[in-house]
Amino acid sequence: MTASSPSSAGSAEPVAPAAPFTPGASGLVEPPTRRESKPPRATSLHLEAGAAVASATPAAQAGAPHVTAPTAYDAVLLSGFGGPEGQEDVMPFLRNVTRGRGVPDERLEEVAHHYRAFGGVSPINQQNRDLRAALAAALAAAGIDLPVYWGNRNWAPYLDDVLAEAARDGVRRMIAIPTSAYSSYSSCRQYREDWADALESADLQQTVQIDKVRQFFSHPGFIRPFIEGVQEGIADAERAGHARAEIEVLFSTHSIPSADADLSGAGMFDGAAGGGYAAQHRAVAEHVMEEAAPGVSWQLVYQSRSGAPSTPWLEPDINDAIESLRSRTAVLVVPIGFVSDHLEVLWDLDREARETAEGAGLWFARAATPGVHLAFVEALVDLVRERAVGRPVGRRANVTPIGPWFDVCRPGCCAKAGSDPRPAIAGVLP
Ligand SMILES: CC1=C(CCC(=O)O)c2cc3nc(cc4[nH]c(cc5[nH]c(cc1n2)c(C)c5CCC(=O)O)c(CCC(=O)O)c4C)C(CCC(=O)O)=C3C
Ligand SMILES: [Fe+2]
Repeated sequence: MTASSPSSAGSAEPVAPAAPFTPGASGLVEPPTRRESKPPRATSLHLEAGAAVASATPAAQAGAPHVTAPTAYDAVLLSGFGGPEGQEDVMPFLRNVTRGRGVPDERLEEVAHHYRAFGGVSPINQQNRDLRAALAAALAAAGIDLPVYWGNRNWAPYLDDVLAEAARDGVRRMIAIPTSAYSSYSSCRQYREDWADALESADLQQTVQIDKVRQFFSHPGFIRPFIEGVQEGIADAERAGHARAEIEVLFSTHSIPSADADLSGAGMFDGAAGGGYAAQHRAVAEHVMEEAAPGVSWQLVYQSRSGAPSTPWLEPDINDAIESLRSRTAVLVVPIGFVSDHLEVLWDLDREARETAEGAGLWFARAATPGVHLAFVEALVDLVRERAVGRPVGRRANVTPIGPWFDVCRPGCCAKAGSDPRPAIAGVLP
């Protein structure tokens, strides 16, 4: 198994070999100037024994993630979480999300109530329709002639239906973009499994190849909107009379089971609390603070915990963190774990965390997620282009010491603790 054959991974393996890429076709040529990648710090990563590295650049020797060969894609597959679009959708949606994972009924009821309070409509589908339109326009503007299909993991339009439609349109090689930036079972591998499932249920395993873009937490265009959000939030707090020393910035992301977190990042962060998932978030938060508000106090916190109370999940919970703040008068919440202002942002942050802050007598603001910010949309274009042209690691956009992430997930990366691995696209099997 080599780094340049992503299609050799997983039992959902597509058989069609990638045709040699013709530079200039579909407008997929490198733009004239490229932002240089910050070289990964050699100490922050090590590769598993035997892991394949495609390139012999110094960055690769230092343990940088490997890259795949140029591939002539014929479509982009934008994939979201999915959400209900009416009261009658709420319970069927929640059952889809938790299928086979024993989430207690009381938890489903609790979450159903959040959706019902918004008329049973999650904003997430409209946000992804908007993102799809923005991405299609940005690809066209960049001279990249690829259609964008949109399919969800947990609600219509479902992935298998969308793949069937793409196949009818003649699509054979897709590059998938998850609406999820970091490494963990829920934010990476579960998408890869669901793409493999969808290929199987649409009976397209032998016809359509799906690769995925690297997890994009370290891409400057994903991080830019958060930098702007912190700059604006701090300025607002100061205008409201809070000194910098009185402001706490809370970077919030989805909590996950600690056992899953330990398996995120393919063993490259062994021993670090929260594994690769937490390390990637910390690296993003550090970069945001360096750029936007050096010296201001900050923490990484977690939201939206579910599961049995006896199972350890990543902590601290955002509400506990707010309640234990001392000598602060203002909190700025930055949802770095999410790409759009979906329900977990509107409910868990704008309602619950705000209420907790106000109860503690603190000024509160919440920064925006990337949404359809131009820098983010252009980052997605860049992620597609780097795969089409086969850009080497050292020239991939990245602003964290971790470096650009893998095109193909490392052996065992982002496994679900306590479960046998399911077939998944874009990974090397252990
Ligand atoms: C890491 C992560 C992300 C970020 C990456 C990504 O974006 O993918 C994320 C996003 C989202 N999670 C969402 C909704 C839900 N997540 C749930 C359940 C869970 N999430 C988990 C993790 C994550 N979740 C986990 C470990 C569980 C429990 C086990 C399980 O069941 O897998 C449940 C079930 C009820 C409950 O247990 O809370 C719901 C309804 C929505 C849609 C919001 C909307 O509708 O606007 C979005 C974007
Ligand atoms: Fe979730």
